[in-house]
Amino acid sequence: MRIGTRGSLLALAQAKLVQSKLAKFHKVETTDIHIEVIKTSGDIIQDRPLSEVGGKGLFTKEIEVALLENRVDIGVHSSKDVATQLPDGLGLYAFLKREDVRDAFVSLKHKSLDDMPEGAIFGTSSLRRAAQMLRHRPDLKIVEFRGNVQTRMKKLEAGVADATLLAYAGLRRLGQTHIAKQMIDPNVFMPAPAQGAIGIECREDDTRTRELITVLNHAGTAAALVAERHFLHGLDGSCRTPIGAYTEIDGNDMKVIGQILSINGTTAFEGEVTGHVADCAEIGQHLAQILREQAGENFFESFEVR
Ligand SMILES: NCc1[nH]cc(CCC(=O)O)c1CC(=O)O
Repeated sequence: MRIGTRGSLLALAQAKLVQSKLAKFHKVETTDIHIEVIKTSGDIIQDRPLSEVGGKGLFTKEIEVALLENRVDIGVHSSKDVATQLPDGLGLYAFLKREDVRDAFVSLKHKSLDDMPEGAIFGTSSLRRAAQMLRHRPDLKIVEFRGNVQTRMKKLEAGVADATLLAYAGLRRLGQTHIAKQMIDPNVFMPAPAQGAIGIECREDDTRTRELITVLNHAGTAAALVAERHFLHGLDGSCRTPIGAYTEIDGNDMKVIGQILSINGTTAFEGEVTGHVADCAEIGQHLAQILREQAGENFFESFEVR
């Protein structure tokens, strides 16, 4: 089997995790499962803010092309980077058990979000994190902060910003949780839809591979991811809308909460839908519809790139 992945440390850690789990379950050598590093547009375009580059699947497209051209058999992704609409012939057929979904506050100077002095500089390339932060702390100054975890840490050291938010899941997989100063409440700062879960994509007609990866699928995570991806799909036309979601699962019951914000954080709409995990897709769609009605179409039009 050939795994397609990006070459970042985080992506490689995720691919290796999948490689070792597959080897263990199917009792083969890890060396029988090959890791193919694929450069994506997101890796190549480094000099522009992500929100400006736009486009869906910036970190996944080239891996999907490799899947369709039969150069790899599975693509291992951070699910939150995967577009809601997949190319024909591909599907996400397994989700590993989700990590902690929360964002972590990372700073060399301050212990917590509320510890930052007035006018402090907050670095992020995420429209969601910027909007949430401004909603909570309108006094902060936001600066663009791209790059992988190591790059962002260097930027903090260089004083480009006083603090940033990073997905705890990513820190965990990189063995860097010690840099997290504070865990952020997911009910207030809702994580990105699909944050914290590794997703495995493969060809729809490749039944053998689909069977081989099924053993890695975690049912609760899959239900949460389906709900959150339907929620996102129901809202986002442009990738420029700050959107957060947070799912709690208790047995067969699930609760999904969602949030959309204006870029500057002054306006926010929130909603919640509960139901049976078997209805995860409908729950996500319903939540999107609730927020669409609350916010009104003008709200969404304001994010369109002109
Ligand atoms: N595009 C960045 C990205 N994509 C997935 C993760 C973290 C891992 C995850 O959510 O599974 C990150 C880094 C971050 O947001 O801090």
